[in-house]
Amino acid sequence: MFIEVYPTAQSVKDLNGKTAIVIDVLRATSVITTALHNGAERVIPVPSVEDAFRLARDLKYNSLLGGERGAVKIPGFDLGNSPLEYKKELVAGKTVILTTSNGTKAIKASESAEHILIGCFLNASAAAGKALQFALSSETPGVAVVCAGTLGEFSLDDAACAGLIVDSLVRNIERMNEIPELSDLAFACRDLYLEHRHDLKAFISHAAHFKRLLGLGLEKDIDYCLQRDVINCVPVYDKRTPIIDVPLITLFTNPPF
Ligand SMILES: O=C(O)[C@H](CS(=O)(=O)O)OP(=O)(O)O
Repeated sequence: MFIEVYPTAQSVKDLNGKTAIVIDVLRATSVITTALHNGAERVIPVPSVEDAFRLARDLKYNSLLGGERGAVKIPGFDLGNSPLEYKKELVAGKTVILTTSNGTKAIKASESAEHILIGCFLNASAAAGKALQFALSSETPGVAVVCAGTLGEFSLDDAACAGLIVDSLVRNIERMNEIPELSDLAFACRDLYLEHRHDLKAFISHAAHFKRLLGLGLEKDIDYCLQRDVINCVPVYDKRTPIIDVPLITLFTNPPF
């Protein structure tokens, strides 16, 4: 089983037939995972603010607009890009239309994969387990871990999370007496994570994205997003929804453990 890591949304190649896990720890995939865990019906990632407003107008669902530009809530939107805002009482039963600077672009960039899962520290092991199930039943049994990065640049937070997910994949594959094959970057991310797993926040504090969020007074968001394996559910991006003509993310309801 071949496991590879892409460092940014912009670096993603043809993922044809593979299973992808898209990561944007700070903060889009942490938001998506939290919103669905807290009962949102679906999350629809869209590229632009205009698309978000148009969709909210056209949809028959009870929807909320969420997202950011420059890490700040968009004027006229209901919610920003803080996972802490996506509380049960606000999101349960709702459709969240989400547009962010990096995460929603990384999801779009991964559309050539057969299966697209949403991962972050919060659900890392569940995402790895589910990805392996999908990959094993696919004709092309590879897993591509797609880091969103930050504004086209490599980001330490995503790389560390990719490392945790790669480590979880490797352990699962070895348990099946199979030999995992890692790309150079998958190997490096795993090594990076294992080296820094006991001081994750100190390590990630070197990331430009961490510093920007800290400067905006968002340390609580960072602390929340760095929690490991506290959510046992896996959002799945569905390109072929029969309900509306836009791809959407729902919860995979059969977690692997
Ligand atoms: O809100 C965030 O954390 C970022 C915005 S930015 O990169 O700091 O401008 O968006 P995301 O798409 O969640 O990485």
